[in-house]
Amino acid sequence: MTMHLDDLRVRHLGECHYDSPFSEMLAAKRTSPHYVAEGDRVLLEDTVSMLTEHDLPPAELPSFEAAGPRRKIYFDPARVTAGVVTCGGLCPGLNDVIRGIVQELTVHYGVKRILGFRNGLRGLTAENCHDAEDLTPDRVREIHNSGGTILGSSRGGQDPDEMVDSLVLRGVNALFVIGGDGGMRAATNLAAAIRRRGLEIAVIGVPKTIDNDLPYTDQSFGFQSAFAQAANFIASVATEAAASPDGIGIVKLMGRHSGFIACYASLARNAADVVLIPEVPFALEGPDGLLARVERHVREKGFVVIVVAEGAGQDLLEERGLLADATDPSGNAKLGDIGALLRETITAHLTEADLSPTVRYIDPSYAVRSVTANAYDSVYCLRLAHAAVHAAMAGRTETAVVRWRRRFVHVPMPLIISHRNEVDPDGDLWMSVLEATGYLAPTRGSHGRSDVKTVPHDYRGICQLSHDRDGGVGEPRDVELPGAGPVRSFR
Ligand SMILES: Nc1ncnc2c1ncn2[C@@H]1O[C@H](COP(=O)(O)OP(=O)(O)OP(=O)(O)O)[C@@H](O)[C@H]1O
Ligand SMILES: O=P(O)(O)OC[C@H]1O[C@](O)(CO)[C@@H](O)[C@@H]1O
Ligand SMILES: [Mg+2]
Repeated sequence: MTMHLDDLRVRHLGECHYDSPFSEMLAAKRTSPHYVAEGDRVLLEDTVSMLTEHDLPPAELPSFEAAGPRRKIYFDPARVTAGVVTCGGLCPGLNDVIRGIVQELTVHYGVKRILGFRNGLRGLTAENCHDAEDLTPDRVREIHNSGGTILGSSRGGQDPDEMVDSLVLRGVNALFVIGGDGGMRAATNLAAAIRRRGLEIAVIGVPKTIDNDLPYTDQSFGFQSAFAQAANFIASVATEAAASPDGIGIVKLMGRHSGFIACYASLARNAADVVLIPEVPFALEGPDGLLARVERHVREKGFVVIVVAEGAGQDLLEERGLLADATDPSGNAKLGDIGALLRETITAHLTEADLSPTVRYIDPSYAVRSVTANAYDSVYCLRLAHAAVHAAMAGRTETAVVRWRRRFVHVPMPLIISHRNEVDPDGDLWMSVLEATGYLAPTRGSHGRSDVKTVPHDYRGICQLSHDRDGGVGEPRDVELPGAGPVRSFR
């Protein structure tokens, strides 16, 4: 779908008449590779061909409003009561965002009252809105040193008008919603209800999810911390599998219907032989099926490491009547256990082939998302928090603050929930995964390039360090790459 400049404009509550505490500092600021001046915009696309296709003058190209402090603001800080809420699954960095919002509002804008609504948007119902806690710099000083969210989170739907009534009752005129696609959907509905009622309440979204399944952002915060943690589990399983006769290492990773955690965690540790993601269907049976590939691997190398995203292979589960038609309280489909299906079918297949599989299976599940933010995400969360506060104080609403092509920008909330961000089977990330594993994810000819020569893991070689049984690095040996000259590889 071609985006136009008007599709990317965010809503303003009105003119900004109050002097910003930043106006003096901003006076001399100009756009540079490291700063986008007020009024300038950040291009949606970043290649010559994509920009040329629009055949438009630069000022009319689709672009985002830059985030950041303004010279003039919409709200009188002395009359702002802010609200903060965290929704959906836990994610590293939630407390960092809360802390950043409270500090920025208090220290730089002098806002005196910030309410933390408890347990997700449930905290905004008439029944619960009085349970909100006062958020102060003292209260949040250390919270970034622990995972989760001090406010609690939840799933399940709430009535937008009831939540708006709560905001009015509590006097909130700037609400920060930290959530995933569900939370952004709720924030969009909230902003629409506020607009219908002609109220001056800014609703700013800080997109959050370990799944990285939100579009129009480089990455959702918490994703890097989550996949870094997931990579540790891949390393453990790889060590176990390599040390076991006919070792089968399987790690099932979160990510719902997107395979980003599986891809990045696999690339980070570079120990996976096969990566299975929801976006690339695969077959179990047949000469090109997963079972045949696993058997070949075990026979050639002695073990195999498989990383499977929890949303992969749901079609296989459905075919076997193993997929319950169930949803969680927010309406998210309940996933079938692809890890269990792999464990069972691989064990049966290898036993049938007169091998003696030793299965090492880890499903780290919540251990991947309950960690504290790593240094990267801590910084990212703090800067998103600053951008969120600047946006609200400047009277933006129905707006998400994101990093886009390394710049912080404002995205209209309806865009953030317009579709799911998925791994593109024809994109460079999946290509990197195929290159790193040396195998194509066994496909049914839908995605992936089954005609491309698959380079068996052991021979993908050039300076490839592969751990042999005792976990050491074996002697270098020359190996013949099919269709290429001898290259040095390590066994
Ligand atoms: N379709 C929807 N319409 C309106 N509100 C929704 C919708 N889906 C979810 N919400 C609201 O957003 C909250 C969080 O949604 P959900 O449980 O799907 O998690 P999320 O925000 O997507 O985060 P994550 O994906 O990281 O778990 C829900 O508790 C509910 O209040
Ligand atoms: O928190 P719940 O309801 O167990 O849901 C788990 C889901 O939440 C997420 O962690 C975030 O959406 C998904 O990766 C995972 O499938
Ligand atoms: Mg979600």
